[in-house]
Order: sequence, then C-alpha cells, then structure tokens
Amino acid sequence: MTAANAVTDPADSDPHSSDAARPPSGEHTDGGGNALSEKEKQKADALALKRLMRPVAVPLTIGRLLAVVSGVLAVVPYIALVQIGGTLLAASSAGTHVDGDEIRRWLRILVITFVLRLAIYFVALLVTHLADIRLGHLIQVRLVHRFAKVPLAWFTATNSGRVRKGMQDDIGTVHQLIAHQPVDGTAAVVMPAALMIYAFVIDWRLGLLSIATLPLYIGAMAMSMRGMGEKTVEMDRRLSTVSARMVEFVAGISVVKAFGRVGRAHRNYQESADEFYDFYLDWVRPLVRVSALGTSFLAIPLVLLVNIGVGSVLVHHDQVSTADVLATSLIALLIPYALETWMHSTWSRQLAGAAASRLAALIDTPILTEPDAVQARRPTAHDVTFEAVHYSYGSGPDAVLAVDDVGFTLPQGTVTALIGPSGSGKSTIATLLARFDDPASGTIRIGGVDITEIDDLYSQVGMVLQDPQLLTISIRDNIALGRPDATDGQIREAASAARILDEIEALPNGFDTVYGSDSGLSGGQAQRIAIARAVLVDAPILVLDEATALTDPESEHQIQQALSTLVRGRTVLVIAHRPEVIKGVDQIIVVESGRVVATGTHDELAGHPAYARMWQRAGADARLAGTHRTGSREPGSGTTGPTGTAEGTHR
Ligand SMILES: Nc1ncnc2c1ncn2[C@@H]1O[C@H](COP(=O)(O)OP(=O)(O)OP(=O)(O)O)[C@@H](O)[C@H]1O
Repeated sequence: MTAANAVTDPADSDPHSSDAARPPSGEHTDGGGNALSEKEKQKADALALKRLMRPVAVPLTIGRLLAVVSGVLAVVPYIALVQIGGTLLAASSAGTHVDGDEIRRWLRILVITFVLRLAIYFVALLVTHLADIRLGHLIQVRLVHRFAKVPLAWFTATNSGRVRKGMQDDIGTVHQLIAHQPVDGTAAVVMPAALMIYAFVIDWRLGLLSIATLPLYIGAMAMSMRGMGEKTVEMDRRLSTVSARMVEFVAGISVVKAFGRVGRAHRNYQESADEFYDFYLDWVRPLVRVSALGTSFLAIPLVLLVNIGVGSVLVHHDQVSTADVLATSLIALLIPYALETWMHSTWSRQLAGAAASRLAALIDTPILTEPDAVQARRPTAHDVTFEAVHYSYGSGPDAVLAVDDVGFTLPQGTVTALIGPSGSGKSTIATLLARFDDPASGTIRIGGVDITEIDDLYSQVGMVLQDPQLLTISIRDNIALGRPDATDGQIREAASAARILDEIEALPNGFDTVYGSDSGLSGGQAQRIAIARAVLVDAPILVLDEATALTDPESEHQIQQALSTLVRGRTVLVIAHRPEVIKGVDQIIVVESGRVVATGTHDELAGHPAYARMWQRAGADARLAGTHRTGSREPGSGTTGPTGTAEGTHR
C-alpha cells in the first residue's frame, strides 16, 4: 500500500463499495439513500474520523501516552509545595530552625518535575504535529490521485466548492484534532483527575472543597451543550452551502457582470449568508447567557472564597494544615482551566468529525474504473463504434437523459460530423468517446476494444475543444501537456504545424512565456496552441469541437489551416455547431433529443426532414443575427455550401 493509499483502505476506495455511493457533500445516507438521523450522522462522523486518522494512529497513541505521563507528573510540584509549606509551618510553630536540606530537596524535585513535565508535553505535541503534517500531505495526495480519475462531469461549480473546502478548510479543521486534541484533550482529563485524587489524599474534605462549585458549572454547561452535536452539524452544513454559493458566484462573475446582473446572481450567496447569520445568532445568544452563568461558578474569587473560607474553618479546628488548604486551593483553581481545555477539545472533535466525513466522501468520490493492468489492451485499428449508448446527467428524478440509445460507426481515417440543435447531446456523445464519463449502458469500442479496457486512452483519443483549456504554465509546457517528454524540436514542429510558431517566437519570452501571467493570447492563438498540443500527442482518433464559431474570419482561416494538418489520416469526430461547416465530411450524424435520427453524407441526407430542419434553423439564426457571412443554403438548393471547419479539414 502506498502512503497515499494508506489514508483509506483499498476496499474503501472501491468505486462500487457502498461508501463510494455516498454523496460528495459529506451528507450521509444509508445504503438506500435515506437521510440518516443526527445521532447516526455523528456516529458516521466518528467512524470517518477514525478511518481518516488510521495512518497516524501510532504517533497519536504515543502522543496520548506522553500526555498521560505529563498529566500525572503535574501532581508532583503540588506535593513538593505541600511538603515545603509543611516544613516551614512546622518550624515556625515549633520555633525551631527550618530544615534547609529538606526544603532544597523538595525544591529540586519541584523544579525537575516541572521542567520534565513541560518537556514531555512538548515532545508529545511535536509527535502529534509531525503526524498531522504527514496526514495532511497524505490526504492531499490521495485527493489529487482521486480527482484525476473522477469523471469530468462530476466537476460542477458546487462540487468544485466542496473540493476547495475539503482541500483547505477541512484539512485545517482536522489539524486541530490531530495536532492538539490527543495531547491537550488527554492532559485535560488526566491532570485534573490526578490533582483531584491528590487533593482527596491530602484530606477528603479539602478534596470535596476543591470541586465544590464544579457540579453547578457542569449543570449549566450540560444545559448549554444540549443539542450541540446536531447544531454543529447544521452549522457546518450551512457553512458548506455558503462556501459553494460563493464559488458559484465567483465562477460566473464575468458573465454576470457582462449582463449587469450582479445583484441577482449575488442574491443566492447573500441569502445563504443571511440564513447562516440568523441561524448562528439564534443558536449562540441563549448559549452565551447560560455559559456565562456556568463560567461564573468557576470564577477565581468564588473558588478561593469556598476553598480558603471553609479551609480556614478546618484549620481553625486543627483538622488540616494551612499548607494543605493552600495546595488544594491551587488545585481547585486549576481544575476549571483543565475543564475548559477539555470542552474545547470536545468541540474541536465534533467539528473535525464533520470535516472528516466530508473529506472521506471526497476521497470516495466515484471514479471511472481503470483497465486491469493485466487485461489492459491497445487497439490495433482505429475505427470507432457506439452501441446502444445511454447517458444521463445526475440521478433520480432530476436526471437529464442526454444520450438515448445511440449507435454509429466512425470508419478509420474518415471525418464524421455530429450535428443537431443546441442541447441535443452532441458534446456529451463526443466526450464519452474520450471517457469524460462512462455511459450508463451500452459500449464504445475503438478497433473492436471496449474503451474501458484500453490502457492510456488519451494516447488514442486527442481532443480540441472550444475552450482551449490552457493552464497558467509556460507555452512550452502547455503544448507538451500530453507528452511531457517531448523535445524542444518536437514542440516547435507541433507549433509550426498548428500555424502558431511565429507568434510564439514573437512573444517577449518565446516558448517560456507563462500563459495568463506573462502574456495573454487571443482566442484564436489559444485555440492553435491547443491544436499544437493535439498534434504533439499524435492520437489516431480526434474529437474536435467546431472551434471557429466564435472567432473572426482571419482567426478562422488560420485555425482551418492548422486543423487541416491535424486531421490528416485520423479518425475524426467533429461536433458541428453550424451546419454550413459540414458539407465536405465523409459522414454526417444528425442528433435530436439525444437520439441519432439520421446518418449519411450531405447528398444522402438531402431529403431527410431532420437534416432539412437543421439547415432551416441555421438559416433563421443567421437571418436573425444578420451575419450570414457564409452564404449557406439548405440542402437540395443546388448551391455549394461554404468552406467551414469540416470542409477545410477534409482530406
Ligand atoms: N453538466 C451537466 N449537467 C446537467 N445537464 C447537462 C450537463 N451538460 C449538458 N447537460 C444537458 O444534457 C443535454 C445535452 O447537452 P450537450 O451539451 O451534450 O448538447 P449539445 O448538443 O452539445 O449542445 P450545444 O450545441 O449547445 O453545445 C442538454 O439537455 C443539456 O442541458
């Protein structure tokens, strides 16, 4: 098992295990998808936490044991104090010399145990902090590995918000628990327990006095803690919503601003923030009153009054010594402090439980099955077949059926255009070929091999999407993304084939220019860099999202040229958003409402009603926009269509 895998059991990460079916929000359901009760949720949180902490269980146990030793050692300075006080008082009441050796001996013991206790405490914290750093790293590595295999369709704005919260906030919340709770929480129980026992050993009445106000405090705190678990979970859920809404808002800010709808888009975030504020205020207001009352029972003046006041009476009746009273009074002052620490660590534990649940859910995000290392295959031919493929976005009543019983073949070395109205399922069909997600049913094969069994599918299927997806790294690395071992010569060749070499060299830092940081690029330039990337990968099958729909004629021309080099000799599937770009292709597949309604060449489809509808729609759109720059005609009109992406790409 690798370090990264150690965060969860291999069985835990099985995408088909019940855990994998858990929603990624950290919201719990039972096997049947029913919501769990708050008690069950807390139990699930505790289990998730235990599971998350498993890789660092040993150092955490060491931290706890050291905290026990440190807590017990905390008693010794008090014993020394009582002994020193007793020696001084005995000498003063007998009118004899103070036994200096005795005093010095107890002073030495006091100092040594005090320093030793602090040192052990420090080592305990060091051990747990190192464990925390290791665990944080393991979780991050595990998450990154997991996300690399998660279907792209999963990365909605809401899930991306959850990833951000998991990677940043939740790992931070769990830190408190791993690095501090084992030591502080253990010491907070052991130290007061040991001190209390010692107080009872000194005198049972003084022992009782040292904890006299404690029941009142515990009563008040129990009242304020009622329903705390449920409230904490609720608070966390609401915070997650606020966080997800904020991410949604920020992700769409450019569009929102462009349409002057900041107020409306902001409303979702504002509403969730307001709801959180109201919830928090309602919860905390009465809590503060009760806990203020509880804390007053442990106030120093009250504790001293009870201990020294009643203690003096006992001294007066010669039942105990003054030193005994002083020692137990000091112990009485320390107990509330330890209690506070304990309460704090209980609270941290609850918060961390919810955070751990969310992290566990992220770690278990369902992934695409990987081909078995032994059975993984490489196709020798490069024709593509879709057989009875179904695919839906989401599940349950909200599921959107995007691909409905789709079947077709892309013969090797041909260009096929997918065409259909907006929302008909073109992009979904095309991205299924690159395994952005797996179909709910049906099979996709390359050269007769099921794509789920193909080793390194990305060397078989290249993609050029409308959004070129450049990263904030150098242009060189952007081009070499799919082939990091490519030489400079190969990268330059790819850039040249994509008609972008001269423009890259004209940049201040050439290929070293960091995209988006040193320099921005026009849409057309970015698109050609994406084409250079695909040229370099040299995959025999290519998925092409018609990339020129939104560019100006000059850019379109350059992209056409780059694409014509790229598609040569490959099996190509073009997602055509405009019918006028498809006239020269080998095959046209018309899609409507997720179904293939017609297949053939432009001429074969000339009389087909679905194909005719496409052209009518395109004509209407162009007239509406007043930008019918291509002069397209409906099929059968006897006029040749325009030169478009696919025509330009036809071999
Ligand atoms: N991430 C998503 N979540 C939910 N539904 C989605 C998602 N992406 C697409 N859909 C839905 O799936 C259906 C097919 O969408 P798809 O993007 O494949 O169509 P398209 O033909 O490529 O559209 P366009 O030409 O506008 O790009 C549509 O109903 C769409 O609303």
